[in-house]
Amino acid sequence: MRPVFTGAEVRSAEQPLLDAGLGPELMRRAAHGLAQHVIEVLKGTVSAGQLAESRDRRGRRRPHAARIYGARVAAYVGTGNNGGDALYALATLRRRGVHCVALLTGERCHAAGLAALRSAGGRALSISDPEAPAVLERADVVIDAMLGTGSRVTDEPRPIELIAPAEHVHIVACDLPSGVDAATGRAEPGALRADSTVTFGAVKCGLVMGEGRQLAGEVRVVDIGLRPYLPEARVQHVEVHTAACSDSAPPWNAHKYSRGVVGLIAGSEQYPGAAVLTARSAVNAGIGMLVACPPEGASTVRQLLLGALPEVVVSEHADDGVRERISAWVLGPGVGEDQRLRDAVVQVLDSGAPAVLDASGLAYTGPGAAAGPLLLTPHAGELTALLTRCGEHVTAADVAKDPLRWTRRAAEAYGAVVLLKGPETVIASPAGHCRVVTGAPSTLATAGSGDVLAGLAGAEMARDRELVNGPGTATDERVAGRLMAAAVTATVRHARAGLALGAHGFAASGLAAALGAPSA
Ligand SMILES: NC(=O)C1=CN([C@@H]2O[C@H](COP(=O)(O)OP(=O)(O)OC[C@H]3O[C@@H](n4cnc5c(N)ncnc54)[C@H](O)[C@@H]3O)[C@@H](O)[C@H]2O)[C@@H](O)CC1
Ligand SMILES: Nc1ncnc2c1ncn2[C@@H]1O[C@H](COP(=O)(O)OP(=O)(O)O)[C@@H](O)[C@H]1O
Repeated sequence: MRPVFTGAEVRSAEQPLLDAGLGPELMRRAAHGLAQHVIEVLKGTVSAGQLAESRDRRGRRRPHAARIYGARVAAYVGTGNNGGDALYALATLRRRGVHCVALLTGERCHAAGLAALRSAGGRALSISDPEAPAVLERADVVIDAMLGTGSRVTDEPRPIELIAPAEHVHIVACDLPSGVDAATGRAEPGALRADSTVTFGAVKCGLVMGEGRQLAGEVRVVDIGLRPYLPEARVQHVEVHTAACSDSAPPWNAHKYSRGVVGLIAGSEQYPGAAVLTARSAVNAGIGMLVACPPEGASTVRQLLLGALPEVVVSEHADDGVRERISAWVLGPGVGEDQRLRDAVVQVLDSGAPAVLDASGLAYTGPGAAAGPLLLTPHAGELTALLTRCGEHVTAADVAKDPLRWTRRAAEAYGAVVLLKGPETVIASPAGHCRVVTGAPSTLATAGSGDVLAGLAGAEMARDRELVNGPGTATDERVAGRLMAAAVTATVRHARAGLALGAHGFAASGLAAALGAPSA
């Protein structure tokens, strides 16, 4: 997990250093890191401009230094400190023999930075100078330093009107791509897509969320000495490809009840398939037993389940002894509006047993403290319904603009950990601690894939003995931490199973089946 911060948190961390007169020193460190990164890009670039020719005319390989000396770097330089960072970086690059041109996007710019660039032999032009397009055309690397962490993206668009460099040019964003909101990842129209972003002090939320993540490319953090001044991170970033996911075998003395028993209330006459998807996923996730609890006489769901998964135990009566074995519940996928299912879901929720509440079942809970450890797993549409019930009138589009804010709000209102599904998965506790999981494939966006996630999450919760045996709700930080860990693991396993199935796409039943494969 990697801590991420809002732009405001990073600016507050900088404040004591600025007050102590260390502003120029911070800028020097940032500029040094930026220049170093550009040098690495120039050394490694094979496709850009003159760098494509990495051998001399006699066919001898050019030493790396030759690729830096004579290379061309341009920068869009805005009026603030972000532009100042780039001006100092250009000055450093100029001293290494790089042709450097600053393209000034405003009426003014960081005066000392400009003086440093000029005294190193670099040039500055207005972005509207007739020569600017040719400068961009010839550049090997372009630095985007028009706007930094100060940008707040609102519903009133303020387009970024920059001349785009040629296709082959490597774009390096300075701190974050111009026009990206550092807190939410929303971007102004016209924001440039960077190949890499050199960010200063800490990773900003806007680099791992929404359009910001798409525009940032590879993110490199430069340490400028802010760590002692940063608050405790409230948001942790988890990348699916690199996440640590323990895959240990059950202990030697395991038995089916000690490995976790998942109780399931899912599927209805309207949506019977949801029960099978959720059950298959939980069973394949590696639990001791799955106990499905359809209402008495719900023959379609019962037959479909047993036909697909003979290992499932069906319990039709609340007083069946086997229900006492249930460690965690998955409630809601495909329950639709069946009154008996609704009653059954509400009964489990009121009992305070650990539970995942998903899909149609989300309609059966209201704001207020949950009775036990509860994980809610809405998509954006379902989250808006949850929020409406606690007096927040937002649309799915509003949620997409600031998913951290709205997921936190729901977690606080329902006293539960909330997992918001979508291109990034945002998981929040009632106290406002968050995990953002990125790197899931968009092939997961297929009907029933959420049911598979719910089954996985229930399995992870059922396996966690502390969660199952310990008292408390998500308003207790310890319980919230365990729920969030189960939610993260389920999300990562879900995404990895999707990745293993390839880019073409798959059915949710294939995804649930893949969880049982040796590699999953
Ligand atoms: N095989 C099955 O039997 C399946 C049954 N399912 C059941 O079908 C019910 C209906 O599911 P739906 O999700 O289609 O509809 P919903 O009625 O749950 O969706 C509510 C609203 O949210 C919007 N919405 C859906 N996904 C969104 C997203 N990712 N971002 C923003 N808005 C979004 C929809 O357009 C709709 O306006 C679920 O409650 C579930 O119980 C689904 O889980 C899919 C598989
Ligand atoms: N664009 C996307 N990129 C990555 N994952 C996605 C994307 N869209 C949806 N997902 C994931 O796919 C799953 C869809 O779940 P859900 O919306 O509940 O669908 P359903 O109700 O049909 O099962 C979630 O795990 C969600 O995070």
